[in-house]
Amino acid sequence: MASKVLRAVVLGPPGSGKGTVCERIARSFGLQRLSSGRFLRESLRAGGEVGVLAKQYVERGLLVPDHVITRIVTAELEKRQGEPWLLDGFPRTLGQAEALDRICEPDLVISLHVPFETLKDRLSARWVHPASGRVYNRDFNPPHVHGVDDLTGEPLVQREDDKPEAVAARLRKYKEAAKPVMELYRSRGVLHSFSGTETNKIWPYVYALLCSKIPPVHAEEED
Ligand SMILES: Nc1ncnc2c1ncn2[C@@H]1O[C@H](COP(=O)(O)OP(=O)(O)OP(=O)(O)O)[C@@H](O)[C@H]1O
Ligand SMILES: Nc1nc2c(ncn2[C@@H]2O[C@H](COP(=O)(O)OP(=O)(O)O)[C@@H](O)[C@H]2O)c(=O)[nH]1
Repeated sequence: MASKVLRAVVLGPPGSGKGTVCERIARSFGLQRLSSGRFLRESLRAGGEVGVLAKQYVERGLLVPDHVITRIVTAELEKRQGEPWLLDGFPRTLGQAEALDRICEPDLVISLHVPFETLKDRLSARWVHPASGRVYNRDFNPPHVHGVDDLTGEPLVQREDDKPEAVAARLRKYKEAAKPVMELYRSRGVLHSFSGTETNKIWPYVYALLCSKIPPVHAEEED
């Protein structure tokens, strides 16, 4: 079995299930999930210089410039030197991947591939709790009470950039930025790609891959 201090990255277009898969990996393998979106939301709340810089992009559903997001994420990774982690939402560009390499080269990269029509359907059914980033789906994992966050009871919203007219442009931008990132990891032999229309069908394969690297802390979960 390979190194027990596993540093893994999950890549995939918006709506491909990165957050959902990362949650399951974190639960099953006890890895800490580090979400760039979550770090960003925390910076925004803290209101410091970086948070102010990032705010205008996040509010418009645009990618935050590399130097800003890289500062946020690398500061968090530096606090976790020598610990295992699972990165969700970072790197999204080659510049970000190179910045990550300067801290630590990932041992394992999981790339999710989901057909465009499926992504469009999922995103148009996605509802989020803006303060926490908790994600629901009208069909796949609906909240207990329609339109309301399970934990806080606060209202859920649909993001402007999840609406069908915005999704095509977002996916184009994703592909363009992600291509060299995938090429980098493929050339290093750490890239593992998974294709499908349902997270529940992809999950057993992701689980098996992780089991070949580290022991699970919980038995396989179906959902
Ligand atoms: N690596 C990154 N590079 C640039 N901007 C980022 C990055 N990660 C997050 N962001 C910004 O934070 C916002 C929220 O990110 P998060 O990953 O939580 O969700 P997301 O946008 O829903 O992910 P996806 O688009 O894959 O569904 C993004 O829309 C973007 O503005
Ligand atoms: N219908 C359906 N929805 C899913 C599936 N997997 C994830 N979702 C939902 O699709 C949306 C996007 O998933 P998410 O994990 O946020 O993807 P991310 O944008 O890549 O992080 C969310 O609303 C999820 O609840 C699936 O297999 N089927």
